Amino acid sequence: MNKKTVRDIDVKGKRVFCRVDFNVPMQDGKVTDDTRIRAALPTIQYLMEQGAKVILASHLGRPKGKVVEELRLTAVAERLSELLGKQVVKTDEAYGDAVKAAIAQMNEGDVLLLENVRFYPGEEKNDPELAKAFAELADVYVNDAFGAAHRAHASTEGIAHYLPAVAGFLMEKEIEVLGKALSNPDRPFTAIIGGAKVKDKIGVIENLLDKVDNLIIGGGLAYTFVKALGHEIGKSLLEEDKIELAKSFMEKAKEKGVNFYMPVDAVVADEFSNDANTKVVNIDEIPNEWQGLDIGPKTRELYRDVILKSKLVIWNGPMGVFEMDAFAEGTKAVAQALADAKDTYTVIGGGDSAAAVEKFGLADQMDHISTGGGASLEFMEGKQLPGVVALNDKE
Ligand SMILES: Nc1ncnc2c1ncn2[C@@H]1O[C@H](COP(=O)(O)OP(=O)(O)O)[C@@H](O)[C@H]1O
Ligand SMILES: O=C(OP(=O)(O)O)[C@H](O)COP(=O)(O)O
Repeated sequence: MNKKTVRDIDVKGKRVFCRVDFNVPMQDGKVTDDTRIRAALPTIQYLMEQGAKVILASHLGRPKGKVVEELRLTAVAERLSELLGKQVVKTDEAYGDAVKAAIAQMNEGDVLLLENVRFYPGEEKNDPELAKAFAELADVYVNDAFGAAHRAHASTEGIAHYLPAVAGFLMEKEIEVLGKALSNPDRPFTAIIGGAKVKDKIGVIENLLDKVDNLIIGGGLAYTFVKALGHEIGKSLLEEDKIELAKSFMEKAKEKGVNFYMPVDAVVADEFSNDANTKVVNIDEIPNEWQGLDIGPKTRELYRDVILKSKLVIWNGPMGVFEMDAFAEGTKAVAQALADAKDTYTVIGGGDSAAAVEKFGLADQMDHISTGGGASLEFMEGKQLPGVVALNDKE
């Protein structure tokens, strides 16, 4: 990465504004998954050890510029205090005099968490006035919020124009792993793309077709491809206006010598429910009133073989409606194949695929699980992430 990191600057005694992505799932006022908090610990602990005054900022949810009581970061501060073994001070605002007063009380190695930055309308508008108000709190800016790096907001992008700005360790690792995959991959390089909509994955499929040896398609979006091949798909998900695009992807794959893998069979159901009647059919035999909700057993075997023969695999999007046990087998099989592929570097592109490997208890067997769903998708589309672009270049 050609951006400066926390290693390149001296932070001793300095006030460091560190943007993290603590946008974690919550239920009944408690953090239900602290993965993103734990992922930021190396940077936070490093800053503490170096004698910085660590001022953390994050968003939580989408409060749309207003205070939403359930989206305060109080429970996050509590969880962080437990993980650090040190009391984290939490302010009720994210800038202003009261916050400045709290920062003035900090000693070297102390940690403070600001209130949800999205309580202010200027955050998502990337208002320079708000960015300046954040910058006034600190001497240095560190961005470790990979999950929000695709957002050009006041605390992820704007502030970087007013302070020395460097990346944290999580940001560095995410960019290096995903960057290496796209620029200098070990081969065979396989991408697995699933999920619900073709529309959401167009950019990523387009970009990956120039880079991969194998492209595996699964999930709801596969049915638009099946339809493009001329098969009937019953009530399966279909994006009619993307059929031509799906055809063009298959043609482009052929031209480029990319192996394009599609489901050869499917688990179909007579309704969208875990209790539906189900059966396994060949992909060209989906009955009229039925819908494909998972890849079938022959497809699972096929995809497993491709995964085991790969040196690098990137996975984004489930193979079926994995939230329902009746349609989780395909996603589970892919996760298991990735876990079994010991000589393969496995990268999980955040979002639902990350949730799936967690659910199946296979997370610790993956090489890298991205903390960003949308961010890793945009990165894989070849887009520049504003939160990274704004950081200082290495000299
Ligand atoms: N065959 C299918 N039919 C309908 N929905 C599906 C199917 N396969 C997967 N899905 C749904 O796709 C959703 C995930 O899609 P998406 O948001 O595109 O993935 P990601 O978050 O990994 O990018 C999941 O909620 C899953 O239930
Ligand atoms: O959870 C996030 O997105 P993700 O689920 O796509 O990884 C990030 O914190 C960004 O949040 P946002 O999509 O509300 O800007």
